[in-house]
Amino acid sequence: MSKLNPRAFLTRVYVPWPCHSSNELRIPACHSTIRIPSELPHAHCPLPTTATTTANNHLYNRGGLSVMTSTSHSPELSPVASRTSSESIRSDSTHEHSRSISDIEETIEETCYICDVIPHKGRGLVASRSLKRGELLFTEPPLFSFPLSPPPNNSSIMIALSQCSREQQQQYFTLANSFKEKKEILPAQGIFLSNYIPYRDANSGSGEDESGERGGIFLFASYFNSSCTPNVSRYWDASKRVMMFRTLWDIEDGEELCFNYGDILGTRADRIEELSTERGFVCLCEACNVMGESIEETLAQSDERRATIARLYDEVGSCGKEPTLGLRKIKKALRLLKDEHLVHYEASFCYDAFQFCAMVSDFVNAKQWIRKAYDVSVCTSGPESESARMFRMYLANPKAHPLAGILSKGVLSGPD
Ligand SMILES: C[S@@+](CC[C@H](N)C(=O)[O-])C[C@H]1O[C@@H](n2cnc3c(N)ncnc32)[C@H](O)[C@@H]1O
Repeated sequence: MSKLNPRAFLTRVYVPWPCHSSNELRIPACHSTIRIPSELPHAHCPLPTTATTTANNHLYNRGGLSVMTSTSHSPELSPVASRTSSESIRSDSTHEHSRSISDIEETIEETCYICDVIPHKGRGLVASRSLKRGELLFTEPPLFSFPLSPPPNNSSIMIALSQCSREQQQQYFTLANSFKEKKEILPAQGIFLSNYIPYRDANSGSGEDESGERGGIFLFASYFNSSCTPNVSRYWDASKRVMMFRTLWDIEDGEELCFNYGDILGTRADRIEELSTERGFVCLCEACNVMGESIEETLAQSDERRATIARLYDEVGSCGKEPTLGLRKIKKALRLLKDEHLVHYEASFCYDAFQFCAMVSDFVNAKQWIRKAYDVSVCTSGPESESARMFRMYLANPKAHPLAGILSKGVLSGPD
């Protein structure tokens, strides 16, 4: 039997990562964040390290093209003329094999389109047909990306833009800028701050950028608005160097598609504060801008549920020696997630439940939990994501988990 201390080793996997892709594990018991040891790449890494199949590259833009071809107000940036000077200037930007919006359109099937008028939010992406849970909407490489701490300044962004095609430059300058009123934030930077999508790129962590945390500009995905009850997940495929966007549940034709820009487990006030400070707008998603009767009561109940899920998430991490208690907390958290219509964290909690069952050698229930974790992670991150591959491995052999059999034998329970 292994001598591992369960309190210290209960591992957590965020699926999908609420704000970022990550190859990090938190160990709540000691409130620390560690890099995954290289010896355990399969056991604990939620990011893919090998090629991921992205068979369906669905994307369709029904209404947005006029936007793209409108007169550009971009500063004059000649991609060819400026190349020599920009090459001599050190830039932290990373250019990928990015495509323009029209390039993407050519490779897609119809899943969504840019709608010019979304109430309270400007333009946005909308489903162009009914979509199944876990369906791949599209994949997109970044136009360019920068480390986020510190965020890039205007001139770094202009240098990165100078290496893009004129069409891409024009498209960049038609993206939203929520910082227009702030005179100290120049247009290129305001647009970056309004549209970047954060991700963690294990391959780029070097020098100043050790965390590998970057913000990328994805021209088409810049039309996703934010929701604190997101129906889309995003997943950085590090091997293909593309962001993948998937539906989190069945979606009807015409429904808006949103992911979350910020933390979804904060209270409404916290969420509004975060987006207003970091993204320059007041969130008016359906979770923050509740309509109808008993608004105050509805908002208070939602705040309470989200705060409880966050608290339970931490507490479960400290239940390594009390699997029965840990499982009770997990079931409560899963009920609250369902009430809040949140998919984030579901696979993480199911994986925790799997670990508790495996610890007491209850492999029947362990299998049920890991099957559920696998099912959710396929939906959020795809079948070839690192988390899905790890869960698949434990589904085939739950005894392979390092915590298996670490506690006295017992019988817990499976998912409700
Ligand atoms: C990445 S862009 C999304 C596309 C944008 N709506 C447009 O018209 O191009 C981000 C901007 O959309 C708006 N937005 C996104 N989510 C929002 C939300 N939940 N509530 C209000 N405005 C939102 C804000 O103006 C924000 O700066």
